Amino acid sequence: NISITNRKIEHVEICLYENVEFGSTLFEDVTLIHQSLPGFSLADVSTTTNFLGKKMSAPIIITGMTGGLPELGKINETIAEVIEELGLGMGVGSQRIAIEKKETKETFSIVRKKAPNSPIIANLGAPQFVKGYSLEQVEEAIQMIEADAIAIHFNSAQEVFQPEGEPNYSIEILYKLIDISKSLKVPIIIKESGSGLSMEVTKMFYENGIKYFDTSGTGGTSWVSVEMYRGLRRNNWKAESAKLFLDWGIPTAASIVEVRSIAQDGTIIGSGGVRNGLEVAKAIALGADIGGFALPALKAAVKGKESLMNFLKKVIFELKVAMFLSGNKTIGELKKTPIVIGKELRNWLDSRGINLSYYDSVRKRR
Ligand SMILES: CC(C)CCOP(=O)(O)OP(=O)(O)O
Ligand SMILES: [Mg+2]
Repeated sequence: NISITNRKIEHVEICLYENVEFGSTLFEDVTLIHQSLPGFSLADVSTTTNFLGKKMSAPIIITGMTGGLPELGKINETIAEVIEELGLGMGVGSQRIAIEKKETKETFSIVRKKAPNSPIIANLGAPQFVKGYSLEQVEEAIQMIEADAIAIHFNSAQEVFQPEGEPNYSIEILYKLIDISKSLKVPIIIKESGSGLSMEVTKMFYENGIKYFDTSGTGGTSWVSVEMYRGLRRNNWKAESAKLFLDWGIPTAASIVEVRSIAQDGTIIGSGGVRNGLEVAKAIALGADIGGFALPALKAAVKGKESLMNFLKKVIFELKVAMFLSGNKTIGELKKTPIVIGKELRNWLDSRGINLSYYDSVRKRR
């Protein structure tokens, strides 16, 4: 049998050294409108945002990726130092390993030590909630890093192809999470892992008081591909079938609209293939509150603090440029700015019965 420790290391290795990006975000079908006379200067653009009760310098977080071994804890430490310095936020990878192997806790708790003031998100997987996890484990994960929220990751496509995977996603998960959410002081964030959140799933949680979502749509890391590589290394027969599902899921831009059309007063992290500040601007204009990065931040973080700092400064600059050129001085204005939706994304929304002019009123009411 394959240890959880092995899986943690292989995940990072494969994400760094294999091609794990498949599918499209459909951000190419979202266009902001150029305004030649914005009425202010680039220097006047303000990207400040509030998130989880804390002020951030920009609506950007590094979403949960890793932890559980010393070298993975070092990645978390680097991310924490940089986001604290820049005034951003972050999540940690699944803390299941620290629940099962208490000696690995410090690879997660280092994050709050290095980022005392930043919004930080804990992380556990949905499959564990049909395997005995309850309020106790959720509180343990939150306390480990004094988290401001906990992301429960939904990764059904990945668990199917994971050699040691647990593709058990009974409705019990919904009832348990709703029940747990009523006892928590911090919010639960429903988070996908590369296949995107749909209207149907959003509705299940939003109508029961869970109002935070992290789309993690297609166009970024395909966790089916990550597990395919692990399966190929083991001559696992499922790996062949994984090839059919590499780009399975809801494109990130479509998922942002799907979630916002339901969670009209919710908080949405637009993630899944977000690679630059222009895409952060598009995600926010489209309906998200925050842009979430994972893979590019991992690749920068392993090169050291300076590399990650430079990446994020570039992203913030690009966000400011997109805001300046579209005449949006603040994030609040950006949320209401006019956009043009291209044909593939328009077709997706038409097929899903989302009326564009209705959606525009929803988007602008934020
Ligand atoms: C959430 C996913 C993108 C990465 C972690 O998947 P995983 O099945 O290894 O996570 P667990 O350690 O929680 O089982
Ligand atoms: Mg799992």
